[in-house]
Amino acid sequence: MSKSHPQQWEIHDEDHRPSAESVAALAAFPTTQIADCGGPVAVVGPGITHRAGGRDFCGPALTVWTKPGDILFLLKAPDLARAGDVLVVDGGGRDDAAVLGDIMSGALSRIGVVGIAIDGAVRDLEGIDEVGMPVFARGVYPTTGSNDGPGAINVDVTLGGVRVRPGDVVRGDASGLVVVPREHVDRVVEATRAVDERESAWVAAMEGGAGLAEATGIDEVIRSRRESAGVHLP
Ligand SMILES: O=C([O-])CC(=O)C(=O)O
Ligand SMILES: [Mg+2]
Repeated sequence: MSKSHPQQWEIHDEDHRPSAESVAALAAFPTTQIADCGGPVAVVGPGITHRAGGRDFCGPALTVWTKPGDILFLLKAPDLARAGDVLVVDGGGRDDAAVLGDIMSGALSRIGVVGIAIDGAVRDLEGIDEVGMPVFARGVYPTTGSNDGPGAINVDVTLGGVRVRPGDVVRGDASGLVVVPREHVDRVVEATRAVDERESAWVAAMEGGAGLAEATGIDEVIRSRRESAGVHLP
């Protein structure tokens, strides 16, 4: 969360989005497997949780920084949005002034935005449920703060302690949010496929009658960890 920003008042429209094929390939995996892949993936901090609409989305970030509690640049954001985008709002973590509600969610939904993640507060949850827009936020609060600026669009922002650049891919589901750097999406897809194959093999082994320890080979892991437990220097 950022309370101020070095690029305040700036609005950018360069297209940093990865290909739709890469985004769709990432969308096939849950956040948990992406987070486990061992590749360049950031996991959004636990304070930002699901608030309204569906939970499942994946898309390149349209980023907004706003002075905490201010909605001026949120009202401009739909002009920069494209179908498939995820709106990421750095509202400085302020939780006693909403920066988005059902009207903005409806405007973004009509453009084809697939999800919203806010380091700040949201309101109009019933209306957002009707719109069907997935929204994750740090808080819920019934009144807005100000409509004065400053703000910025498509600059680097912070979401739950994680840096998000325009075009970085945000995946959300019932377990939370992960962010994949725009230049590493294909690499992360490959690494996540390996996680999925490993987990599928465990489940297949258990369906064939093996117990969890046998399916995961955990006895061998315990044996080798026990052997090295007393060794503190190489
Ligand atoms: O938070 C705000 O002021 C915006 C709002 O209510 C809406 O979009 O419906
Ligand atoms: Mg409203």
